[in-house]
Amino acid sequence: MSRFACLAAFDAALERLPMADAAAIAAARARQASLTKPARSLGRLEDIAVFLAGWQGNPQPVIEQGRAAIFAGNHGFVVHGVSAFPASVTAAMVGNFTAGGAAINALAGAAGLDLRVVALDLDRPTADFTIAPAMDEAECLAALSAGAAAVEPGLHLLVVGEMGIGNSTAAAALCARSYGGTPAQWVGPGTGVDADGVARKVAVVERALAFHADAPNTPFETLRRLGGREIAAIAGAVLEARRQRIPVVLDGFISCAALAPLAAAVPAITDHCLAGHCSAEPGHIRLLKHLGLDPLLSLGMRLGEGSGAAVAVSVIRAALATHNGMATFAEAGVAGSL
Ligand SMILES: Cc1cc2ncn([C@H]3O[C@H](COP(=O)(O)O)[C@@H](O)[C@H]3O)c2cc1C
Ligand SMILES: O=C(O)c1cccnc1
Repeated sequence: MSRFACLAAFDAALERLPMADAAAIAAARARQASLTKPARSLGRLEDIAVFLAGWQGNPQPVIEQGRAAIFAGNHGFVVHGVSAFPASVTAAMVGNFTAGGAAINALAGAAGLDLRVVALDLDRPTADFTIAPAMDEAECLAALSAGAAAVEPGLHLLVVGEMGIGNSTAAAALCARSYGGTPAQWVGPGTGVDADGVARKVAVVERALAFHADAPNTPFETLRRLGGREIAAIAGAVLEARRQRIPVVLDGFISCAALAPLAAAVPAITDHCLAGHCSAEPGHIRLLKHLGLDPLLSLGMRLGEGSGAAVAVSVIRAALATHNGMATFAEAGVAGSL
């Protein structure tokens, strides 16, 4: 059974967002206060441990089953020359993921995550969103459901990522429609287009926004008109993770943009999410502010594939190592604060 068999299922998932476990949060906070260190001396590491405790419903959270789910899709508007690479690279990179040769293979391995790669109809790009909705309702629901299907019960942590040549342009369109601002404020170089390429991207986003201007301004309509299959799949995975109270680590500009239409209507959708990093793609920092997320890392990365989020998992593991592994003042016989 597909998780999002109809539009009502999507709307219901977004309306009924489970909350973190308050008792686990309180117990994790109490544990932090009892550990052999000055209060708050581990800074955000403490907050990360408490955050995971709340969403896992476990005062001593773990990451034994951690997954990076990477979704791939192709986009009809790439005919307008918006990427430095041809659309064929999307499928070729999926082959590379399967063969183990991509950055995310190395980084998921380093982070102790299993890697789930979901290719979504790569030989059937979405419609060109400057002249039509990218997806019809059924296509968008299928992509949302494919995302949800990658979130199996029992996961302790989910990293989401994407591969889809052209999708930094779709991400800019989603952000502009969701949060306003000019297309130029959301568009950046993506894979590395030059100034003319950026200007072409801005023009494509302007045309897309104008074409869809009169459409209903709902999360689903924005996602299906301006998104893509891999982007909708990320939204579906994040919604399903929320239903199961699995904490999520978001990656860069594109994976965060998948949430923009949802978060513009329901800001609490990001409550179970950490921003793994701040991408060098210029729209990302602006988007993170709208989403209310403070990125864990800022390493100048601008790859996608879930790569920045996977690096951030090492920081999250450090947070749990201290939270679960340190002695308390009582256990160590160390005097507490005066
Ligand atoms: C070899 C290669 C590997 C990648 N892995 C992620 N992306 C990233 O680049 C694309 C977005 O940039 P644009 O909108 O400029 O096409 C996405 O596929 C994204 O995940 C890649 C891009 C390339 C070329
Ligand atoms: O921030 C990202 O996720 C990103 C930036 C450029 C290209 N691909 C992905």
